[in-house]
Amino acid sequence: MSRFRLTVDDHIMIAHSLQDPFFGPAQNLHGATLSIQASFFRDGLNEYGVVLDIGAATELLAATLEPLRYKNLDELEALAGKFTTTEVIIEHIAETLAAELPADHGLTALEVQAEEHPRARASVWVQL
Ligand SMILES: Nc1nc2c(c(=O)[nH]1)N=C([C@H](O)[C@H](O)COP(=O)(O)OP(=O)(O)OP(=O)(O)O)CN2
Repeated sequence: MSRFRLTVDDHIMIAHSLQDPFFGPAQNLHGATLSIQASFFRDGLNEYGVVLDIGAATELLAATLEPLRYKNLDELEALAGKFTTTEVIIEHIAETLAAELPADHGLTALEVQAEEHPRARASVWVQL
């Protein structure tokens, strides 16, 4: 059986500080624009010949990112007590996406990738 991936993109502008000497100058409050890709995986296609409707995937990602847009993540309850690294942010996004998928999604996994700058990106894989 063919294995398919559908990817949709979005981005968020956030502020945060990483308050530990481990992070050097990033202990100070700073801004970041994260380019986000969400990929959805399926073994075979559904009855409409798609992994997931592109519009539905785009809206799902946008809705998941909405609470993060233009926010100081230091003040966000959902991430309280965590270092809001790119890895922690994408884990939060991936878990939220997984929780918001329709019950009959038929997907096998999803992956969220974030590019923090042109030379650094991180991704997380969630088996569904
Ligand atoms: N694995 C990760 N490492 C770091 C993250 C991250 O999200 N994941 N984030 C940061 C900072 O938020 C910022 O993006 C970069 O800060 P900077 O001090 O420039 O970090 P560098 O490691 O690139 O440079 P050094 O100054 O040499 O530490 C930091 N790390």
